[in-house]
Amino acid sequence: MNDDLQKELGTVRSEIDAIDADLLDLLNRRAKCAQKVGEIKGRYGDAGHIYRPEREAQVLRRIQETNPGPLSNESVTWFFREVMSACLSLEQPLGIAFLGPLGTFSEQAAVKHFGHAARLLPQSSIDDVFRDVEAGHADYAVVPVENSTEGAVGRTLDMLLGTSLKICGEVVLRIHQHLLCKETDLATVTKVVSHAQSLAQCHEWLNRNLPGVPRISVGSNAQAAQLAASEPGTAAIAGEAAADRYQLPKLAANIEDEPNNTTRFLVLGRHDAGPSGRDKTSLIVSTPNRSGALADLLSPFSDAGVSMSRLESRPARHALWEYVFYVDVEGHRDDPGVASALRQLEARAGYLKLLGSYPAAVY
Ligand SMILES: O=C(O)C(=O)C[C@]1(C(=O)O)C=C[C@@H](O)C=C1
Repeated sequence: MNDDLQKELGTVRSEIDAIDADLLDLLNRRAKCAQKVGEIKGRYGDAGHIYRPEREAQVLRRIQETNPGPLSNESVTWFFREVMSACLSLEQPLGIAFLGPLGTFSEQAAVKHFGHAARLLPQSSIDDVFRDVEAGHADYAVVPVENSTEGAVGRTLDMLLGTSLKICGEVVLRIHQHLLCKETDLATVTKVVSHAQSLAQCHEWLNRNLPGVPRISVGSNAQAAQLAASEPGTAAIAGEAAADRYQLPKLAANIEDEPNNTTRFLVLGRHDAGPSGRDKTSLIVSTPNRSGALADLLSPFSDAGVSMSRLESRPARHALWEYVFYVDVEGHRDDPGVASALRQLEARAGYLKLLGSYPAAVY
């Protein structure tokens, strides 16, 4: 019986070993192609454009469309993201600035988009994330721009107004909150620490499962995880990145009250992206404050059949009760409909800033 088991396992494991050898060979062949691409870009003076968000989006979308299973699309996407990340790092290692410390959801978003071969450069504020890329210390920035329950991230919108950076990508991250703790029993948890937003997002779960246990807000989820790693009885609410970073077991997983809680992040660089076939264009406009002005201003988009996916207003800082509008439309600025709407908008708007065209997020 044991011999039969060993024999059957042995046969399949030999097959796995042979496949692994093929995979290794194929992966290295792919890596050599990426090196060749890097060399070609360098020869044509395109070395500043090593990272190609539109090409990466196309590769990942094709993988998802042709995936026969049984591996899930999530698994194969993750795998190919890491393969491209490793290949890209042979062409040019990328430094990615994001809102730190390590272990935050921003880190998770940066890794989801750029893979593990990218160099992570945590910053202490959203302003510093922008500055790090503007000054050339980092290649790209990842900043949160909106959350499905909390709304817009005002500081990111304000920084977009003054920056020379372009949006070249977006990352959409499902926010799963976990109770991280060295204790193995909820009954021994004496306090819960987290960022105020995360405590709020798990309010009902805490009422049900840890009634009466003090909740203490700290600067970030990552800081909370650090505390939980060092203080017996302290549990942190934080995400996967913090659990990994501080090697904390999950005493309870996915404890967020709103299961669809999602944050959208922008990827910013010194150039935007070429068309990928499924793109977005973001811009900021302002118009004189009179009734119907905004509808008139934006009508070129509907006239050209271009869908608007987001409209956000924000006070213009220079004048009381004046607003600027953050608009996302579907399509690339080079698409004929978008291009013609932008030309008309430019003629009508008091102020227009094109933030960039970029591939819609690949989930
Ligand atoms: O096709 C390219 O331009 C490449 O550099 C290759 C590759 C890849 O590994 O597929 C790597 C990095 C780019 O961001 C896009 C794709």
